[in-house]
Amino acid sequence: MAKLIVEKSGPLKGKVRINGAKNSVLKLMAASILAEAPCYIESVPELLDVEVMNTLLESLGLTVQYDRDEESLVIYPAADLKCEAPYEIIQKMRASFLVMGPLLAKKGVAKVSMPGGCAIGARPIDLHLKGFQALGAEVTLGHGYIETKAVNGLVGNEVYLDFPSVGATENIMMAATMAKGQTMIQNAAKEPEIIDLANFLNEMGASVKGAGTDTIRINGVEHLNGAKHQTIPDRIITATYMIAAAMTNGDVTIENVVSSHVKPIAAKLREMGVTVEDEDDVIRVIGTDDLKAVDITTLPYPGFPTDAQAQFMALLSIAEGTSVINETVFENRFGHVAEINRMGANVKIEGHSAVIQGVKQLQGAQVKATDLRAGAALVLAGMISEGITEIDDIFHIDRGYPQIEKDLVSLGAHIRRVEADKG
Ligand SMILES: CC(=O)N[C@H]1[C@@H](OP(=O)(O)OP(=O)(O)OC[C@H]2O[C@@H](n3ccc(=O)[nH]c3=O)[C@H](O)[C@@H]2O)O[C@H](CO)[C@@H](O)[C@@H]1O
Ligand SMILES: C=C(OP(=O)(O)O)C(=O)O
Repeated sequence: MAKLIVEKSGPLKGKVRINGAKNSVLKLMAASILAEAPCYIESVPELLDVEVMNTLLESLGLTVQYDRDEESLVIYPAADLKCEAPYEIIQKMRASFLVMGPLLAKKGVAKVSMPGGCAIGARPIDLHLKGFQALGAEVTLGHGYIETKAVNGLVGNEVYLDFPSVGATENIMMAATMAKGQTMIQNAAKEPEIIDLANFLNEMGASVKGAGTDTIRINGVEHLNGAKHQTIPDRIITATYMIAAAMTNGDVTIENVVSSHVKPIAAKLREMGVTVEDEDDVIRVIGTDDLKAVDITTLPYPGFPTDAQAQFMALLSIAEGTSVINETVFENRFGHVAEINRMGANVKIEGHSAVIQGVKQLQGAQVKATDLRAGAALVLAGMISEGITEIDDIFHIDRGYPQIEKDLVSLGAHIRRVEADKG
């Protein structure tokens, strides 16, 4: 098993370019199931999760060609689309449950393994299922699988989400593209990835209106064509590198971003005393040696993203004063606290909040990535720690960062990847 070895690094300096968003591309890939002709997806990062989705689509009968150099995918429709997604693949990645909506729309029946809980929470799928039922699907659960059936096809309806779930909004939106009549999703999630998916569906011939607001209207169409689409830049990697620049008192220009997608990060960094200069697709972050404590509450978009909470905690661990982070999106997303405390941070968990008392200096230690963003937070913490930080279980990081060490090393960080037994 590989590890990352991180040594204290000076201020990060230079330019870095952001790749396509994992949380968008996985849904674009799932949506390709709906198409009757090939789909071309550009800006596809080389990630473990993309590999898992490739395997899943191929297991359903689609053909996937991935050009790593061009970072592009061509997905050909299945001659004989299968409607069962097995446990072996679904358990590797929660986003694979997003094939349920497209399969149900296309085949009128789908059987998908129930995704389990994970390190950040139980993550139920009740809202997805309520949406499918509202569209007329029968839902049955048995032997760890969920089966949905709409023998006479789905019929548009109003769907109110109790919580603006990203995955439920996407799954229901995809299911509704070929339902009879209009579907209205109320209290829909407003994340940029929802807009990206809606744009892709519309390029395929769907009629999706209102994505990015809390009411999405989908008018069902007979069939969907292929399309060509460029994935939006990854706002969480953008956020991670903004925090890295601030943490090392650096001066980093981040290219190929959508600066409006990272407004809460920019706002909180400014509140801490960091300079953030943003244009449409470029952000420059200039650090300070006088970081002030701030409070944060994670919320659905456009609130502060839960996916940047761990990384921001690493930054707050060296700010002057006491900060509080309220995690309201996931009930158990503080796996990184024990690890960062091993590095000398002073963080206490009180229910759904973490209280961070800033310290002057972190120290390198042997730590574990407990999930994807927890792993990224440890990389950032390692860069400002005295001595050496060894991070295990970095497969979590590889799920979502195609080249974290390459990017950070290009900015001056001291990070290397080693096989565990080679030290
Ligand atoms: C692949 C992907 O895009 N992952 C993102 C997506 O996850 P994901 O789509 O799983 O996140 P959701 O927005 O659905 O989940 C948010 C909250 O709603 C709850 N919930 C969700 C669905 C449901 O049927 N019932 C229910 O109770 C979840 O347990 C969680 O507490 O959005 C999250 C919130 O921005 C991000 O952290 C993830 O990185
Ligand atoms: C939680 C995340 O991803 P997933 O929903 O795939 O677990 C994430 O990207 O931070």
